[in-house]
Amino acid sequence: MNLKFRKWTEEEFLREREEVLRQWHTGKEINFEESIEYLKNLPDHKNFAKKLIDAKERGITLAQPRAGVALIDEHIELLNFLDQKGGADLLPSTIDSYTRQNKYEECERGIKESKKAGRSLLNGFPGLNHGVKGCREVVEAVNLPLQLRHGTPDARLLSEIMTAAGFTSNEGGGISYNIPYAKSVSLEKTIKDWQYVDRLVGWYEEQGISLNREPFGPLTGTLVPPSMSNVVQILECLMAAEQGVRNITLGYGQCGNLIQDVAAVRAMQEQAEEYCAQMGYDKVEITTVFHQWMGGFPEDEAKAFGVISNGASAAALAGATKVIVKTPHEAIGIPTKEANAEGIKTTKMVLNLLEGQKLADSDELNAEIAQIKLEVKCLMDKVAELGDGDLAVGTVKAFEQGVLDIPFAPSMFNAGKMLPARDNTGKIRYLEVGNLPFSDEIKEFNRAALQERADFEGREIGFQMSVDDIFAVGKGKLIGRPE
Ligand SMILES: CC[C@H]1O[C@@H](n2cnc3c(N)ncnc32)[C@H](O)[C@@H]1O
Repeated sequence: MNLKFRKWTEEEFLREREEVLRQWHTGKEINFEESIEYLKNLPDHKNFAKKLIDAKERGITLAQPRAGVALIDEHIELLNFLDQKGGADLLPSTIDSYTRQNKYEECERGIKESKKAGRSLLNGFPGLNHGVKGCREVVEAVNLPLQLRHGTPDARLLSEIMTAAGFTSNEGGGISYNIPYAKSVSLEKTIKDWQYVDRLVGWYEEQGISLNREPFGPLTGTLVPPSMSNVVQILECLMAAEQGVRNITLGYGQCGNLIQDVAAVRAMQEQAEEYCAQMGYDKVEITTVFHQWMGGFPEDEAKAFGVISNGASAAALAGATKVIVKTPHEAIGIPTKEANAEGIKTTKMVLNLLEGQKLADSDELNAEIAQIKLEVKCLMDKVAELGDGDLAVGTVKAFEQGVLDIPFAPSMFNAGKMLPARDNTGKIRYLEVGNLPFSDEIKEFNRAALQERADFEGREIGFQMSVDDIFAVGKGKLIGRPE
């Protein structure tokens, strides 16, 4: 394995860059002196990193939608609608699925057909094909900071182009954009490709430009135990910090029990800061992002607004810096701009009503924070051991051995032996630990919690609990009680 955790030298980075910029013709548009000048002159109110730090200092939660359509003018119209009619604080450009698989020919065709059809025939914004020039039109035409959001294992050229155009934040990571998003892409290659993306941010930071990076928190968005998603966030945080990233937003996908969700966000922020301090990354600013419910949504729009409001309140009470907003069209597909704006308005209403309020400390909250941190430490220690201190090598080996294991992930490099289910309060617990290196104490804690549910429901602990939990929210419940 030629993967190493350490920071790439500028020479290594610039050598790989020559190959990356040749992957598609729009790579030729990149002019580093021009992009450095442009990014340096971007007004503060359009810099994602700065707006997040300001929100953290003010103790408020910002609202950000997902959004992306094929053509530039329509995309600009959509984003400005979400700003002006929805009240978004931060703007995305959700990238289409062809780009995420590096299928740029198909993007080209999708753009042409969208022009002919007069509507978007892609499920997102094909920023790489639009190039620096096209993406720059978006940056110039909107009045909020912009972030590219996608699911791309190899995002090297996409990140180069959209960062040069003025997108000051980029979502993704070597684990979080492989295991939940790809079936047979080598984890080692994706981690390396995301070291490149992080080193690009480090390179811009060295030119005095502050850019934000955001590992993808929810992963498969299906019953992911908080300690498993937190350990992935912390590993990607440390991999980014090693490459010179200074402004990092760690993510968490809402699981549904309020105490556990708040505990997960608090534990993630605190433990990531502890690991950064231990490893000497003292210039890294950490913020958090809470993703509203990522599982199945009710089709009924009134019920969908209930789910959206519940997610907004959990984000506020957790003290997350940012919340990613869902829409009442979630169960159907790509939302109209009106539905997208309604999701933001609902969210902002709840955030405003809860401004200044945080979930109070309690024995239950502190116990959950401690439990999550204990499980994360157990996993981190094993990753470090497997890599002989190299966390990148350790991560690859940990997935090979099922030491890290994401539930319901498509990747063939994920063991898929661990099985989660909700306990009787709806908190997600480990039903099967598979090859996770948990202590007997941790295993017993999780088993006992699930036994309480089994006793309450009059059934054995088992796989049916997981299945029932997966469909529960779509049916209007959190816990999948036996019917
Ligand atoms: C990570 C998955 C989430 O991204 C959402 N999503 C994917 N593409 C778009 C899109 N083009 N516009 C708005 N939302 C989108 C999808 O509805 C789901 O909630």
